[in-house]
Amino acid sequence: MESSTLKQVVLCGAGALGATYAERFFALDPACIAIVAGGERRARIEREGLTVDGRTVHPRCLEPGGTAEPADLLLVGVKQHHLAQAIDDVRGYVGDRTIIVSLLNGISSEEILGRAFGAEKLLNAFVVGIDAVREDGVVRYSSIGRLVFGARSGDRTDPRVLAVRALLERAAIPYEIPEDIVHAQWWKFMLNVGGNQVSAVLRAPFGALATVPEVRELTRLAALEVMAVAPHEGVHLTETDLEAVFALIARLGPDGKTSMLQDVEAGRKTEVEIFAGTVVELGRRHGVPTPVNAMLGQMLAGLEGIARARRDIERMTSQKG
Ligand SMILES: NC(=O)C1=CN([C@@H]2O[C@H](COP(=O)(O)OP(=O)(O)OC[C@H]3O[C@@H](n4cnc5c(N)ncnc54)[C@H](OP(=O)(O)O)[C@@H]3O)[C@@H](O)[C@H]2O)C=CC1
Ligand SMILES: CC(C)(CO)C(=O)C(=O)O
Repeated sequence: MESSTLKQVVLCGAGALGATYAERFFALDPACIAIVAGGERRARIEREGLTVDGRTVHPRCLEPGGTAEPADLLLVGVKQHHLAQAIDDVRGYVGDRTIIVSLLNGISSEEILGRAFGAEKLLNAFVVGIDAVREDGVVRYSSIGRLVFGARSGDRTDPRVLAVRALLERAAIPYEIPEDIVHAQWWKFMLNVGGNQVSAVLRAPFGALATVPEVRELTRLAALEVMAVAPHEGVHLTETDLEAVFALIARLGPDGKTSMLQDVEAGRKTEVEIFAGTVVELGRRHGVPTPVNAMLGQMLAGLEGIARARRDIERMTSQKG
């Protein structure tokens, strides 16, 4: 079957990752990208546009829950705890031929989106090697990394894979189509379970994750629990995969921070449920001990609780004053 030309990209979640890609699609053709956003979020995007590495673009916005010509490609770039809402918001932009690509970390978003829209619409994907930081709505990165994607079946000649590849080429978005996308996603999961969680708890930038022996060891111990549960889910991660995790971290800017560390520093909710939460749940299901992730999970939940308590106190103080 011939691959088709994808013309209309709809993005839900124009944050650090989403805005980075939206800017590239806009540079390809302003008409090819639209952002699903409502209320204050839409007003902000329409007023200020999206600024990525000093370039500001003003993509068209689409109303959440609206309907229009279905997207050729739907990109989902929200955090995990906003996924359910995003699914409701984009439903009217998904048609029979829409291809869906999730940029979310973790190993569950494709299944959730597949349940909502049909598994046949999904390509599995993740982003790696990007060190994007979003502050006051402005995104900066020193490395754009690459979008790793593929068909779950492993067929690299799947027409959907070829169509997305052609679009990414045109938009100058670096990509990789691995032999086994599921194995690759688990490798990324191991990177996030170790790197993101330990960085967030210890406030460690990439340089510290790569070089401080105690930080590396804690990262390794958390990642080894992913390696231990993986075979029970049909995935085989090796020591070589773990070495590749540290090799990737060492290539990122030493002062750069994982998305989870940025969330903790900003007092935002983290994605701990899809990292420690998933590892602990899989460990329980398969009888594999996961004490490191149980502890990291508690610590991250504690950090979220502290941030919530601080916001409550600030709110009460400002009401009194
Ligand atoms: N940042 C990074 O370097 C990397 C991130 N990832 C993963 O990518 C995913 C996205 O992360 P990241 O880009 O950092 O997250 P951000 O928090 O920067 O961006 C998420 C965006 O989604 C928007 N959003 C939330 N709900 C909706 C909705 N219903 N409709 C429209 N927009 C919505 C938010 O808007 P608002 O700001 O208004 O709330 C925000 O702009 C996560 O799973 C993360 O783990 C993966 C690799 C690297
Ligand atoms: C570790 C990193 C930066 C890899 O690109 C990532 O996935 C994240 O910060 O969430």
